Amino acid sequence: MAAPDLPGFRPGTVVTGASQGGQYTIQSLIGRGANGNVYLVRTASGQQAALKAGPEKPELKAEVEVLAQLKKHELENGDRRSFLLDADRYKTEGRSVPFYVMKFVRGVPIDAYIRKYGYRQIGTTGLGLLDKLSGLHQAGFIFGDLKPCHVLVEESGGVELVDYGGASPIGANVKQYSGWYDRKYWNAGTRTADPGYDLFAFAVLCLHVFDERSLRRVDAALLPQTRSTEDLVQLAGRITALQPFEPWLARALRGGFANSREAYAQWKVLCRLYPPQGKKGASKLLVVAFCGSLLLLGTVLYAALSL
Ligand SMILES: Nc1ncnc2c1ncn2[C@@H]1O[C@H](COP(=O)(O)OP(=O)(O)OP(=O)(O)O)[C@@H](O)[C@H]1O
Repeated sequence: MAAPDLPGFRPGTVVTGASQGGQYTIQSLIGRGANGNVYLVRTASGQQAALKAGPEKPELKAEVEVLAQLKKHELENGDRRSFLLDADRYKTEGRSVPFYVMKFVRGVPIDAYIRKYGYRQIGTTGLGLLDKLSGLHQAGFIFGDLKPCHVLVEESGGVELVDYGGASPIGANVKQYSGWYDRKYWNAGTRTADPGYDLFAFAVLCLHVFDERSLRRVDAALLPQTRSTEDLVQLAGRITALQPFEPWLARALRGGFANSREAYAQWKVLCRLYPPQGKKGASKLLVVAFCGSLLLLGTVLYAALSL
């Protein structure tokens, strides 16, 4: 949904922060979210970053607060690669437009990444995602609206969460959720923000990415009051490609993890049983096959010419 009454920044516009003086040159529009537009920008030091600017709304302010808390937590833990780079206001044409700047994630949604590189990538990308969720939980928030388009995976396999608009403080009500990913939709628990809410959504994300058709079928066969955790657990047991992670998924769906660190550690153990097929390995195989075909073609041509 496009943000209303938002001045569209044109490429070349220099957005200058009124209090901290950060300067960001707009390169292009990446996308429009409910709380603002996201632009690809170049910082004064020449780095690419993503800038989100929106109308004066408490939702955008809340997003910045979550990211600021996360950054504080990361700095306390010695991690200097924060997602949030700046937050300020831009004064233009008599208006003051709030914006924040974050790491630009050159990635694709997790479902597209897994389709491209193969189902075995779920091990490492899942671990990266659990690590991000765990960091957020330790900072006192849950992500809430977890779904594939909010999980971007870079070519290197690095995982980032984007759109913190649904993040809620632990103990509060979950403020933004989406159908299948919502624990309450399946009568599997409340909409009170606790780490288990995100872990449940992570498990559903796996089912969705690996077998959307069966998930749809399970959903269609049930009435709202008869939907249950066990329907999802049974589905997890039927998806062959997810078999190594089935005990983890069943536990997450049943709300059985004490916290996300424990969930991360368990996933890591199962990953060892399910090593990803190297992306490089696959391309090496293609090169060998290509060279082999060239050699064969050369031999056939040589044989034909010598006759
Ligand atoms: N840091 C980032 N790096 C790269 N792309 C990003 C980044 N943040 C957001 N995006 C992309 O910008 C677009 C808009 O994102 P945004 O988070 O504002 O909203 P949304 O998730 O699309 O929608 P809504 O806010 O309505 O749920 C999406 O396509 C998203 O993938």
